Amino acid sequence: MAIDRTVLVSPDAMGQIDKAAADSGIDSFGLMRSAGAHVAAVVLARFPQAQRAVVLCGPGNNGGDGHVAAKLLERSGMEVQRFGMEPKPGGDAARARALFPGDICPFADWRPRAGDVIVDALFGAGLDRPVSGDVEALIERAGRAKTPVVAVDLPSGLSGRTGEPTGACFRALHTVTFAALKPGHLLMPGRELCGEMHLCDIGIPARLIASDDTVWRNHRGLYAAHMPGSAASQHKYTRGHLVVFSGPLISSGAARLSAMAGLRCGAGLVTVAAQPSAVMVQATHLTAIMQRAIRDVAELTDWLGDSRLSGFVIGPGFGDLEKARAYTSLLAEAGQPVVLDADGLTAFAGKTEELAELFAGETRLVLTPHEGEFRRLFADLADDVTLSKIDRARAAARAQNAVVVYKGADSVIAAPDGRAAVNADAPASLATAGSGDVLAGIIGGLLARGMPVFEAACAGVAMHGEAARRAGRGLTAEDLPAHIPAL
Ligand SMILES: NC(=O)C1=CN([C@@H]2O[C@H](COP(=O)(O)OP(=O)(O)OC[C@H]3O[C@@H](n4cnc5c(N)ncnc54)[C@H](OP(=O)(O)O)[C@@H]3O)[C@@H](O)[C@H]2O)[C@@H](O)CC1
Ligand SMILES: Nc1ncnc2c1ncn2[C@@H]1O[C@H](COP(=O)(O)OP(=O)(O)O)[C@@H](O)[C@H]1O
Ligand SMILES: [K+]
Repeated sequence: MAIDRTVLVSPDAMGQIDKAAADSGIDSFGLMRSAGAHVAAVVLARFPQAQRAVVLCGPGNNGGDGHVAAKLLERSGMEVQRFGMEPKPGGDAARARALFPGDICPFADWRPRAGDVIVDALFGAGLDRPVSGDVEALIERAGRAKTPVVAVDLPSGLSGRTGEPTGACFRALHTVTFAALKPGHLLMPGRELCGEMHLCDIGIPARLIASDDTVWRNHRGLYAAHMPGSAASQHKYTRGHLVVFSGPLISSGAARLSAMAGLRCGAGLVTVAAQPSAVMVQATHLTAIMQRAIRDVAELTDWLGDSRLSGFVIGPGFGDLEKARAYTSLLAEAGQPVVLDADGLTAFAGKTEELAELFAGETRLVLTPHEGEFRRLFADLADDVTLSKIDRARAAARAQNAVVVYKGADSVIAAPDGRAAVNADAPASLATAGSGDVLAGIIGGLLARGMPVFEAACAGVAMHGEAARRAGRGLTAEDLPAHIPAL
């Protein structure tokens, strides 16, 4: 069976999986041999011109993989030199070392040469503190000499759990990992420090690669079965009615971006609910999108009596924070899904408990904070350096009874029940003003069509990235809605 490229397994859970594999009779030394062979194969395939393999061996099983790779590289005719330390006695690493006797030199002895390639087998899953001074000096030397690095499992110094370096850290061109990706391979800055990823099957059965704590890479399997279809019998009202709230004249464009995106996602109707000052400017811009002037809470209350309104986006360019809070409480009472973005999020800074109370019960709120907005709402979580971005998103989702889309190059989508996905393939061209408004509209459109909340958020983030890929380089947020893929 093919290896599952969509699960992310924490280093701790991977340790338990290793143990379960051993308990089921699988030879752990065989796994190490296979791991080392994959590493050697990547070195040979990707650096055919290399003159010397500089294999850095640590004290644990990561080092053991290095000894296996070193032996195979030497057998292939390459010059090999090992630096580092002797393995801890008695384990698989010591056995691998014994099969390839010879010197292991101190780190300080490495003199970079043209044609060197480093195999970094110092620390992998077992890294639990900053690397020592001699390793830090070696990392610096390798960086200065621009020596290419192939990392075993993880670049040494990188936490596989958080994607954050614990101190100095290698920057690899290739990272060879085994059985399953770890969160640190996708979370930033880990994703960049890993370079090209090679996920290799070393013979751990697929049924063992799961844990209570499974996190996913965002992928179709998470949401495809819940995508709204298009049956011939549908009419526009059965395809949902999305409402996007517009701010004042000066910032009315943000709502249009969300509304266009919602319409492209197939919402049957989209209405911009505009403050009176923005009505004229919206009217000159909107065609397929409808408009309704909403002056205040009384007018909104009146309109919300229409049970066909099936989803709401509030926040992009909205401006008035007090009004945003008042409107959001009415939307909460209406019982339909709500996307809270931008000013809608800022409106609840210091008032997250109030927000959680509004949306108690069945989950129907999506929060889409970028880094700054997340910190504004959840300063304690943002400041806790022991937490990964996944941990933070999950904790916020639980506290707010909301699906949280914690945006960035490594957007994390988390649900109150603990489900979480990391989206790691959105193009960096999305870092442009207004692209977040488009995302809010996409998710709003999918919710208005009746998609469940976590699935809509995962699909929305994926479609946003796909739209950016299709729009190509130099995109502006205005380009994105036209490139949203058909459902
Ligand atoms: N997944 C799989 O199925 C398979 C996995 N395999 C491989 O096993 C690797 C995990 O091996 P591992 O558990 O022995 O940990 P590893 O990373 O070698 O660390 C070893 C020890 O180093 C120490 N130490 C930690 N941080 C330190 C620091 N900053 N500075 C100095 N020392 C530090 C610490 O020991 P301590 O000093 O605390 O006693 C720690 O216990 C995994 O990444 C993969 O390559 C394969 O063999 C095939 C099957
Ligand atoms: N480097 C990047 N790579 C991929 N996606 C990114 C990157 N930077 C930002 N994004 C995405 O672009 C969007 C930006 O949203 P946001 O910060 O709210 O922008 P704005 O407020 O201008 O609309 C988010 O969906 C975010 O995940
Ligand atoms: K390593």
